Amino acid sequence: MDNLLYSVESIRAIEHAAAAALGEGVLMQRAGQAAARFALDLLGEHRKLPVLLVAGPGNNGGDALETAANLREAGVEALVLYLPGEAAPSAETARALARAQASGVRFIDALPDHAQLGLVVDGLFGIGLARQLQGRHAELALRLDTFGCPVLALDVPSGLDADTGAVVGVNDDRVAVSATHTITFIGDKPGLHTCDGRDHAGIVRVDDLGIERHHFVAPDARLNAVDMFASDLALARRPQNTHKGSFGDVVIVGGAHGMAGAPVLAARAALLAGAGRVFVAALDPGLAYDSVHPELMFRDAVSFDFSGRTVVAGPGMGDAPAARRLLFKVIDSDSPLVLDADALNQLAGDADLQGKLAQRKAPTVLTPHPLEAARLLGVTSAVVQADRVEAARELAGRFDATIVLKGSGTVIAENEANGVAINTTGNPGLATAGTGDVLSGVCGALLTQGWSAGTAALGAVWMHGAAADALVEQGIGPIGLTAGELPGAIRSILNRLVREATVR
Ligand SMILES: NC(=O)C1=CN([C@@H]2O[C@H](COP(=O)(O)OP(=O)(O)OC[C@H]3O[C@@H](n4cnc5c(N)ncnc54)[C@H](O)[C@@H]3O)[C@@H](O)[C@H]2O)[C@@H](O)CC1
Ligand SMILES: [K+]
Repeated sequence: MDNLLYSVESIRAIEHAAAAALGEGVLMQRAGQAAARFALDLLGEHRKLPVLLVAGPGNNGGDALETAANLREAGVEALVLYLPGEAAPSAETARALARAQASGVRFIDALPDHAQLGLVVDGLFGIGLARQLQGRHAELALRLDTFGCPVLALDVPSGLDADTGAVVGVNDDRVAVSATHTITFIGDKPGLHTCDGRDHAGIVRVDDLGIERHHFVAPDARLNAVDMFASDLALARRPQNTHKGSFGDVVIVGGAHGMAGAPVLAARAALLAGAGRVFVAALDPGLAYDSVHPELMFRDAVSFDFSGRTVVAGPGMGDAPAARRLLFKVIDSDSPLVLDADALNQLAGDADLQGKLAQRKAPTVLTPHPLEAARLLGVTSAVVQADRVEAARELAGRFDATIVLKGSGTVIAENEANGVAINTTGNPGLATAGTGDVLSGVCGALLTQGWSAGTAALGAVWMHGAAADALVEQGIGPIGLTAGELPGAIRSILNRLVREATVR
């Protein structure tokens, strides 16, 4: 599988094992070769334009020096801005420096003004980043993307935490390189795909530096991919001899007075994602009919019988005592359950509800955005965003549930062996009202069709993002994409994936 993610600690362990077998310096040489190959691809027809490489004090700088020498030997003009540290460089970086000097690379003292460049290569810092970028490093990091050409980051965009995807630092002037492309070495890293990672890393290419598999340790997380829910897709093929009762019921619990839109969006999404029957159990008895989808059935929430049905609680639910009583009832039931929005806020402030939730045996998925996750953990959303993977893991453990921590690079965490996945689909078009309601509805629909909590979360998140990507392809967004446009696109994607799925 090529979707494995490794923490810095794991990468160091693999490097250590491989370096012992291969000898010092071999991995850096291979990194320099792989980066130069990628650089030449990115240059394309512009090989006559100079490439600017910024090399920092550590081995990430050594990679840049190796890359520069390789580019020079391939006939490309290489300008190197080398910023050694106070300590002597490692032996392999010293060798890379000597090689670059011998190869005819041009060393410069400052960024060129108004230069026309073919490519900029960021080799300031990699996984050894220890603190916030400051002074000259910060200045450089901010200027690397101002030359009107692609920016290739080596291993990790400098300033970004490879584990968390947060730009390192505590104050508002935290800085990291914004790359168009990143070539990352040995294995892929969680921080390139979540939080600030997607904005700073651009397109990620992984090069394993030819390290043999037996040197690898177990991955720390995975990128969400169709493979991860393919077994349920294959089972979702519909036999001829079926009826609406074969595909389960979803009931959306919410819709307090003045908040009709949220449950309706969730219900439409559940319907189009294949639930056999969809109910809206509304707190506001005035909610009676959806003219776009008259298939939806509206019921009074208080008298509704939830047994044998999958429940999605929270959209437009409000915080009235009646909502709390309903929440207690559904958490205490045997129904597969998705908790979203107001249900999560109620849960955050209520130890009894939390206790009941942790005791549930039926499949349970919580879909918080960072602020909801923060309330559940009793921290600020800045703390959640500083380590999204850890926050999702912590919630999964605390509530013994599957967690979907929304945001750029949605994190899906399970409290079992399957661990953590980071989603790769989706775009800023999803940052608009109602998209969370749609996600919870899709998740409910997959649960009621027999998917496990983990695969329902992985599948719903992947398809939800892929639907937004497909809509953007068609010119519908990211600006102005509406949540109501997602369910139709999700339906197309689900049907395509089911058609393509092979029974294993
Ligand atoms: N780990 C591996 O397996 C391999 C690593 N390679 C490269 O080596 C990199 C790791 O090398 P290093 O461990 O030397 O780490 P880095 O090159 O990322 O940087 C560490 C150096 O920067 C200094 N430093 C850290 N943060 C700073 C800051 N904010 N301001 C100023 N100075 C700061 C440290 O004191 C240290 O001197 C990887 O990212 C990769 O690019 C490759 O050569 C191939 C193999
Ligand atoms: K870098």
